[in-house]
Amino acid sequence: MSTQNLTDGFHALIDAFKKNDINNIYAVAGIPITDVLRLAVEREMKVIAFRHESNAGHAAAIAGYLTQKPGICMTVSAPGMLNGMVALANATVNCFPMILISGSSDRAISELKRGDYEELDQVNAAVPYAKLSIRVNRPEDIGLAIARAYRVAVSGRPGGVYVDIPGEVLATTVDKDVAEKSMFRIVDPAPAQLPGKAALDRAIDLLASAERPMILLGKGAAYAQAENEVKDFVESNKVPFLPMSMAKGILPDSHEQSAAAARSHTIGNADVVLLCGARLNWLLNQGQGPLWSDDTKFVHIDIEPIEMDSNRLIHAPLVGDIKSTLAALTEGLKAKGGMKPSEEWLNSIKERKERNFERMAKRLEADPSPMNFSSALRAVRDGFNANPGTILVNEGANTLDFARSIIDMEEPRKRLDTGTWGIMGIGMGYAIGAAVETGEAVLAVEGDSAFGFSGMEIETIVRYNLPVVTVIFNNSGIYRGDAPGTDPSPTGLLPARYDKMIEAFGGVGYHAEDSASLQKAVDEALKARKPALINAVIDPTAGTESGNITHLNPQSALSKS
Ligand SMILES: Nc1ncnc2c1ncn2[C@@H]1O[C@H](COP(=O)(O)OP(=O)(O)O)[C@@H](O)[C@H]1O
Ligand SMILES: Cc1ncc(Cc2csc(CCOP(=O)(O)OP(=O)(O)O)c2C)c(N)n1
Ligand SMILES: [Mg+2]
Repeated sequence: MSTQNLTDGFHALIDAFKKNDINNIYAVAGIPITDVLRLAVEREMKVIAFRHESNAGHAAAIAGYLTQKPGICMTVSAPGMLNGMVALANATVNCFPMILISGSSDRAISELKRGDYEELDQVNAAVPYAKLSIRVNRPEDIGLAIARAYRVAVSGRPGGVYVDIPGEVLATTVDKDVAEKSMFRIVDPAPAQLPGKAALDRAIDLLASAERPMILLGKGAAYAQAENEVKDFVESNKVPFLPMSMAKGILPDSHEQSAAAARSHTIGNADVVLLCGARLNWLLNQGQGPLWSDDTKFVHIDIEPIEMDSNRLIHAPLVGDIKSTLAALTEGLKAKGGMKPSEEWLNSIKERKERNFERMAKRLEADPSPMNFSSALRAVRDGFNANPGTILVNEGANTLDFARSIIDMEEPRKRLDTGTWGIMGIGMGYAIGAAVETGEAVLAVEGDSAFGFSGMEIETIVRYNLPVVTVIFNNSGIYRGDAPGTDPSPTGLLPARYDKMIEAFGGVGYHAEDSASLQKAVDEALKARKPALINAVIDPTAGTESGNITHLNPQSALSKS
């Protein structure tokens, strides 16, 4: 047969991406996907080649969160695929749409367990962590597989999908017309989903009756790009709002109706809470006392039906997409004259906010040497605020907890952090994914231990000349540093000069031992829009074990006796 009218799996995969406007691939090259990546570059796709598959996967996951299109991570077989699985699982847990595509070994050999190169049952390995795990066995099925993976990743509760492509499928030829017929552009993969009228009326009645209401915004509302609907709901009903970490900025933290600075009071005393793209999981004490009151009634908007009653009775469940459902709630409430939070309730929040603002201001006045978390973060905050539009990536323990309350966000989807799992290692992957997908400058505020999980990607950042500035909060340890002259403890780290690391790759390194030089370095580096790394020296004694979640450490009863 002449090859004129033939194509193959390599080309069919690129065609399938292009058919559905997928233009970026985050990957680590190797057998059997290297030539797919080369072909993708030839066909003018953007391929970002990483040093470790976990980081490529995190970049793909955050690309999905930021764009509502599934991010694509490609890896080699077996160990490469397993490295990518951390990110696939984290994407599914965080409800970020991504597709992990891994090459795999020869089916004829591996199905008989005859010991092929990188032999592994990858499809089954992915099942527990993905919404869907499928294998392609013929090049003419690649179009269907990618279309199906796309829809599953973004429809309903977004998450991770695994697609397995054996090397021989990539190499197999197929008639061009047959392959072309197998390609299609999917229609409306994440359709609007409205709750029924009875559910809406029930929720509207409950919200309209509330004297001490609050809306709790989760990263689902940020992912849904529902900032306009949130603004209309919050402002037309004068209701206080509380943003979870990655929901910060859906409405500006400076908004007068933000209750963030009075979190415990607002949660503990609200009579009706509207959960909007947020789960009552460990981050919210599973909705239990003493933080929450047993008397609180819940309205819950979520696209996932079985999320309702996960931890508390939901008095008015609203199963639907946030944008459509919030708009319908606002319209219905306007028709009833809107919500009527009591002046007493609003004043009680205002008073606590003012008191806590004063406390925070006092904490931020101090300027010790060496820097502590608060003084360093005040400097970073001021450098960050001088560069509007910058995306903030944040991980660590103390570095995460202090930054969440000190660095305010004014725009949605600009704070990307450890999320639902509290996972370390998302830093450089998220920073790269955010810079590639948005073109914005990125400031990654990293604990020195957290940075270590993905730090080799500094070379990737320099290689692609990305506008990523990494600030390492160097307290020489996980949570804190070791006492001078002692042997290394399980949580100790060297007081290393990480700034020399980026210089080794050709990037710009800064070493900051005081807050003034730290603020100057952050501002200068962000304005330069070049890869930079700032080594910020933090007092090794300043940290708290596990930051705000010390209580999650198991305590032996013996140790108490
Ligand atoms: N478009 C959407 N409409 C409705 N719910 C959504 C949408 N996208 C995601 N979700 C839901 O948002 C929730 C996000 O919860 P979570 O990740 O716990 O947020 P947070 O950690 O900020 O509280 C998930 O339960 C998910 O099903
Ligand atoms: C994949 C994974 N492995 C380990 C851990 C456990 C952990 C939680 S926080 C943290 C690092 C804290 O040290 P860091 O220096 O980053 O921050 P700071 O408090 O400012 O000193 C670890 C190792 C998690 N969450 N995920
Ligand atoms: Mg540290």
